[in-house]
Amino acid sequence: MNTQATGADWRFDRDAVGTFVFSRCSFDAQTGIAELGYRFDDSPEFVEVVTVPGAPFTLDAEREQAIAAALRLLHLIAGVSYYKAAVPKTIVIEGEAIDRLTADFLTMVYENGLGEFAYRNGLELRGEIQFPVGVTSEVSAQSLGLRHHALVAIGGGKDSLVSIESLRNIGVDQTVTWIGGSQLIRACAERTGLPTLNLGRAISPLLFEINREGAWNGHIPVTAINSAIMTLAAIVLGYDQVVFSNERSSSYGSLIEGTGEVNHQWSKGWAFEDAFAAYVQDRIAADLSYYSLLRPLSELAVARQFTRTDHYDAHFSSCNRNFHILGERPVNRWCGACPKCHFVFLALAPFMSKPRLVSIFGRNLLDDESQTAGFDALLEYRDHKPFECVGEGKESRAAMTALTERPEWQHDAIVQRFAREIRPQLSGEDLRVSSLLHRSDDAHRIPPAVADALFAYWDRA
Ligand SMILES: CC(=O)N[C@H]1[C@@H](OP(=O)(O)OP(=O)(O)OC[C@H]2O[C@@H](n3ccc(=O)[nH]c3=O)[C@H](O)[C@@H]2O)O[C@H](CO)[C@@H](O)[C@@H]1O[C@H](C)C(=O)N[C@@H](C)C(=O)N[C@@H](CCC(=O)O)C(=O)O
Ligand SMILES: Nc1ncnc2c1ncn2[C@@H]1O[C@H](COP(=O)(O)OP(=O)(O)OP(=O)(O)O)[C@@H](O)[C@H]1O
Repeated sequence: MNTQATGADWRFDRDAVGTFVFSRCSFDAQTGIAELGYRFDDSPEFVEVVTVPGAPFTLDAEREQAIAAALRLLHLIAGVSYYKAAVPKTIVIEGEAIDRLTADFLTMVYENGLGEFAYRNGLELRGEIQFPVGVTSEVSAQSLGLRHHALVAIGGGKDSLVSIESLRNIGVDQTVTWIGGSQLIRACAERTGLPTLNLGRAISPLLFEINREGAWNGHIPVTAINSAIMTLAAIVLGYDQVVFSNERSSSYGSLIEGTGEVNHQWSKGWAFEDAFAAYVQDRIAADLSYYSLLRPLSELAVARQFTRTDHYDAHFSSCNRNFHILGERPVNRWCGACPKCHFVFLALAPFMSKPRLVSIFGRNLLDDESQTAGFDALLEYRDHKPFECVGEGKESRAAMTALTERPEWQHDAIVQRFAREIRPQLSGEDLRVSSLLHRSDDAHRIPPAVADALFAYWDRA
């Protein structure tokens, strides 16, 4: 960036940027519009806009204070999209200063959430991201008397639909909520027949401009941003639960030789959930619970649960190519060639009839030799687990092993090749799907009353 120039003269040069500035944030209760402002040095302001429908909102003083805290958290987390464009050495927070606890939490989110971004760009960010601390400590949050009601995030794929159906079955009041303009997610949300809420999010168009001008680019912890948006909305609307559908498997990343673990899904993992939920209860609203309903389950257990109803077969998709802000989307919801398509096909196959699965995807991915490399990566065979939201290698190996024993699948090209070439090398491993379907009851934040009913429901189902 040419730091001498502003306004129309301004040009982005990522190597010349010295400072990333959190310039301002605001929420207007009359319109439901939140604005989040950022700058590099003296650049024009990058403004992200988040909208909570249903305005005007009438708020008492305690709720206003909680909204200010939730808004600031959102401002600080959503800054990751802009910060990454230049990863400058200095971070400045204009306006209200933050304390050590907040700074440490943000450093954790940025370092880990940008782990894949740093690895792919050959950058070293660990130890480099310093949020300025300006006050010794901040006030603890109070209980706001929030109403028992869950804002449940829906992403258009199988996971959130499993949560929504589980909550419906145990009688938890819920609003099915999504962020952004995806028509696919809208169709799934409407298909639930439950109350829905669509939160607006518009990234600053300037970000797309500087991307074209050579900004650093790559993956960001989008679930952290979505979590902060949902938290703001829950406080505005007066609800006591924000529910995500992040499974146990998402806490495990890709093991890269010479680098270690890099987790594409870091902000879906337990470390983020636990820290974010604790921060929200400590600093925003003591009676707001943020949790993932599926944390005790593996991807395979979620897939099995999904197959219990065919109500969403013609509507859902887990293929992330549907969710680009810019660019093309698959014609029939499943591109059939990406890691998510490969994994979801494989994970559902042990639990679903073959005709049903093939009709969902419109083709049989396991009988297509051109997809061999994609499945190899899932199996962690001659490659690492893809940077995508897919299950652990052991889950893919167990699912594939199960298919080698099923007459309807065992003759398909990819399954045959697994049986011939890969399975003999796995003789020491427990390859039973049943070993991966257990529920882990220790690391989760599901409120006790919900957990009791939920586990009883899952045990019955
Ligand atoms: C849909 C998708 O997978 N997008 C990823 C892709 O972005 P791409 O450039 O191809 O297109 P757009 O999504 O349209 O984004 C345009 C640019 O906007 C920037 N950006 C976007 C969203 C945002 O929140 N912040 C941003 O800065 C970015 O510069 C884009 O270039 O590749 C990008 C680079 O690797 C990814 O960052 C895009 O991922 C989206 C943020 C996204 O929403 N992805 C989810 C489908 C996703 O990956 N979910 C993960 C959850 C992981 C987590 O820890 O949260 C998952 O399912 O595993
Ligand atoms: N646009 C969105 N708005 C709100 N929440 C979202 C959005 N996209 C994803 N999520 C949530 O983020 C979490 C992770 O998304 P993910 O894509 O793994 O889930 P999914 O779409 O429900 O299922 P699948 O893994 O099959 O794609 C889920 O809780 C999902 O509901």
